[in-house]
Amino acid sequence: QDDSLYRAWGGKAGIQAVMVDFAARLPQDARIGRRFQGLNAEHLANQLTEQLCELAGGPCQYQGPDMRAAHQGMEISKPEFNALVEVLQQAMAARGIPFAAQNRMLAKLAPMHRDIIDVP
Ligand code: HEM
Repeated sequence: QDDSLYRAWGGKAGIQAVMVDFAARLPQDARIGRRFQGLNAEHLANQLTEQLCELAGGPCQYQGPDMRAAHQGMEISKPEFNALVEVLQQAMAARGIPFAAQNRMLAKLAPMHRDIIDVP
Protein backbone atom coordinates (compact mmCIF):
# COMPACT_ATOMS: atom_id res chain seq x y z
CA GLN A 1 0.00 0.00 0.00
CA ASP A 2 1.37 3.41 -1.02
CA ASP A 3 1.18 5.66 2.03
CA SER A 4 3.45 8.41 0.65
CA LEU A 5 0.62 10.96 0.57
CA TYR A 6 -0.33 10.09 4.15
CA ARG A 7 3.27 10.65 5.24
CA ALA A 8 3.54 13.89 3.24
CA TRP A 9 0.58 15.22 5.23
CA GLY A 10 2.29 14.39 8.51
CA GLY A 11 0.26 11.27 9.24
CA LYS A 12 -3.03 11.29 11.09
CA ALA A 13 -2.06 14.19 13.36
CA GLY A 14 -1.16 16.31 10.35
CA ILE A 15 -4.43 15.52 8.60
CA GLN A 16 -6.41 16.16 11.79
CA ALA A 17 -4.80 19.58 12.25
CA VAL A 18 -5.82 20.65 8.73
CA MET A 19 -9.35 19.29 9.13
CA VAL A 20 -9.88 21.09 12.47
CA ASP A 21 -8.74 24.32 10.82
CA PHE A 22 -10.92 23.63 7.75
CA ALA A 23 -14.03 22.88 9.83
CA ALA A 24 -13.50 26.11 11.76
CA ARG A 25 -13.17 28.17 8.56
CA LEU A 26 -16.22 26.75 6.78
CA PRO A 27 -18.95 28.47 8.86
CA GLN A 28 -17.12 31.78 8.39
CA ASP A 29 -16.97 31.68 4.60
CA ALA A 30 -19.16 34.31 2.94
CA ARG A 31 -20.22 31.97 0.12
CA ILE A 32 -20.96 28.67 1.86
CA GLY A 33 -20.82 29.49 5.57
CA ARG A 34 -24.58 29.31 5.90
CA ARG A 35 -24.42 25.62 5.03
CA PHE A 36 -22.39 24.92 8.14
CA GLN A 37 -24.17 27.04 10.75
CA GLY A 38 -24.98 25.16 13.90
CA LEU A 39 -23.19 22.00 12.82
CA ASN A 40 -20.91 20.04 15.11
CA ALA A 41 -17.51 21.13 13.75
CA GLU A 42 -15.67 18.52 15.81
CA HIS A 43 -17.74 15.70 14.32
CA LEU A 44 -17.20 17.05 10.81
CA ALA A 45 -13.44 17.38 11.36
CA ASN A 46 -13.25 13.83 12.72
CA GLN A 47 -15.21 12.37 9.81
CA LEU A 48 -13.09 14.28 7.28
CA THR A 49 -9.91 13.14 9.02
CA GLU A 50 -10.90 9.48 8.68
CA GLN A 51 -11.91 9.99 5.06
CA LEU A 52 -8.76 11.84 3.96
CA CYS A 53 -6.53 9.50 5.98
CA GLU A 54 -7.97 6.55 4.07
CA LEU A 55 -7.74 8.38 0.73
CA ALA A 56 -4.10 9.18 1.43
CA GLY A 57 -3.27 5.52 2.01
CA GLY A 58 -3.17 5.75 5.79
CA PRO A 59 -4.35 3.15 8.31
CA CYS A 60 -7.90 4.50 8.62
CA GLN A 61 -11.37 3.47 7.55
CA TYR A 62 -14.01 6.12 6.98
CA GLN A 63 -17.20 4.73 8.51
CA GLY A 64 -19.60 7.56 7.67
CA PRO A 65 -22.22 7.87 4.96
CA ASP A 66 -21.08 7.86 1.35
CA MET A 67 -20.80 11.24 -0.34
CA ARG A 68 -24.09 10.94 -2.20
CA ALA A 69 -26.02 10.13 0.97
CA ALA A 70 -24.18 12.73 3.07
CA HIS A 71 -25.12 15.58 0.72
CA GLN A 72 -28.45 14.41 -0.61
CA GLY A 73 -31.14 17.07 -0.89
CA MET A 74 -28.80 19.96 -0.11
CA GLU A 75 -28.86 21.22 -3.72
CA ILE A 76 -25.16 21.98 -3.66
CA SER A 77 -23.96 23.91 -6.73
CA LYS A 78 -20.67 23.82 -8.62
CA PRO A 79 -19.63 27.31 -7.38
CA GLU A 80 -20.28 26.11 -3.84
CA PHE A 81 -18.12 23.04 -4.42
CA ASN A 82 -15.35 25.28 -5.77
CA ALA A 83 -15.71 27.59 -2.77
CA LEU A 84 -15.25 24.64 -0.41
CA VAL A 85 -12.11 23.63 -2.26
CA GLU A 86 -10.77 27.19 -1.85
CA VAL A 87 -11.43 27.08 1.90
CA LEU A 88 -9.61 23.75 2.03
CA GLN A 89 -6.68 25.32 0.18
CA GLN A 90 -6.57 28.09 2.80
CA ALA A 91 -6.47 25.52 5.61
CA MET A 92 -3.80 23.40 3.88
CA ALA A 93 -1.63 26.46 3.28
CA ALA A 94 -2.11 27.69 6.85
CA ARG A 95 -0.93 24.29 8.15
CA GLY A 96 2.07 24.16 5.83
CA ILE A 97 1.08 21.18 3.69
CA PRO A 98 3.55 21.08 0.79
CA PHE A 99 2.02 22.25 -2.46
CA ALA A 100 2.49 18.94 -4.29
CA ALA A 101 0.84 17.08 -1.41
CA GLN A 102 -2.05 19.58 -1.48
CA ASN A 103 -2.62 18.90 -5.15
CA ARG A 104 -2.40 15.13 -4.82
CA MET A 105 -5.16 15.24 -2.21
CA LEU A 106 -7.29 17.61 -4.30
CA ALA A 107 -7.00 15.19 -7.21
CA LYS A 108 -8.50 12.45 -5.03
CA LEU A 109 -11.35 14.68 -3.86
CA ALA A 110 -12.23 16.19 -7.25
CA PRO A 111 -14.12 13.16 -8.68
CA MET A 112 -16.48 13.31 -5.68
CA HIS A 113 -18.14 16.31 -7.30
CA ARG A 114 -20.39 13.90 -9.19
CA ASP A 115 -21.91 12.65 -5.96
CA ILE A 116 -22.07 16.02 -4.18
CA ILE A 117 -23.19 18.61 -6.74
CA ASP A 118 -26.79 18.36 -7.85
CA VAL A 119 -27.55 21.81 -9.26
CA PRO A 120 -25.49 23.69 -11.91
C1 HEM B 1 -14.82 17.06 -1.93
C2 HEM B 1 -15.75 17.75 -1.31
C3 HEM B 1 -16.45 17.29 -0.05
C4 HEM B 1 -16.13 16.30 0.82
C5 HEM B 1 -14.95 15.34 0.77
C6 HEM B 1 -17.14 16.30 1.86
C7 HEM B 1 -17.15 15.42 2.94
C8 HEM B 1 -18.11 15.40 3.93
C9 HEM B 1 -18.15 14.47 5.04
C10 HEM B 1 -17.14 13.36 5.30
C11 HEM B 1 -19.21 14.78 5.79
C12 HEM B 1 -19.66 14.09 7.10
C13 HEM B 1 -20.77 13.12 6.83
C14 HEM B 1 -21.36 12.62 8.14
O1 HEM B 1 -20.62 12.17 9.00
O2 HEM B 1 -22.57 12.66 8.30
C15 HEM B 1 -19.86 15.92 5.17
C16 HEM B 1 -20.98 16.55 5.65
C17 HEM B 1 -21.46 17.74 5.17
N1 HEM B 1 -21.11 18.37 4.01
FE1 HEM B 1 -19.63 17.81 2.79
N2 HEM B 1 -18.05 17.28 1.60
C18 HEM B 1 -17.67 17.91 0.45
C19 HEM B 1 -18.32 18.96 -0.16
C20 HEM B 1 -19.33 19.70 0.40
C21 HEM B 1 -19.88 20.94 -0.13
C22 HEM B 1 -19.45 21.58 -1.44
C23 HEM B 1 -20.83 21.37 0.75
C24 HEM B 1 -21.69 22.61 0.71
C25 HEM B 1 -21.27 23.76 0.28
C26 HEM B 1 -20.89 20.41 1.83
C27 HEM B 1 -21.74 20.48 2.91
C28 HEM B 1 -21.80 19.55 3.93
C29 HEM B 1 -22.69 19.69 5.09
C30 HEM B 1 -23.61 20.87 5.37
C31 HEM B 1 -22.46 18.54 5.87
C32 HEM B 1 -23.07 18.22 7.21
C33 HEM B 1 -24.24 17.32 7.13
C34 HEM B 1 -24.81 17.14 8.52
O3 HEM B 1 -24.04 16.96 9.47
O4 HEM B 1 -26.02 17.17 8.65
N3 HEM B 1 -19.97 19.41 1.58
N4 HEM B 1 -19.17 16.25 4.03
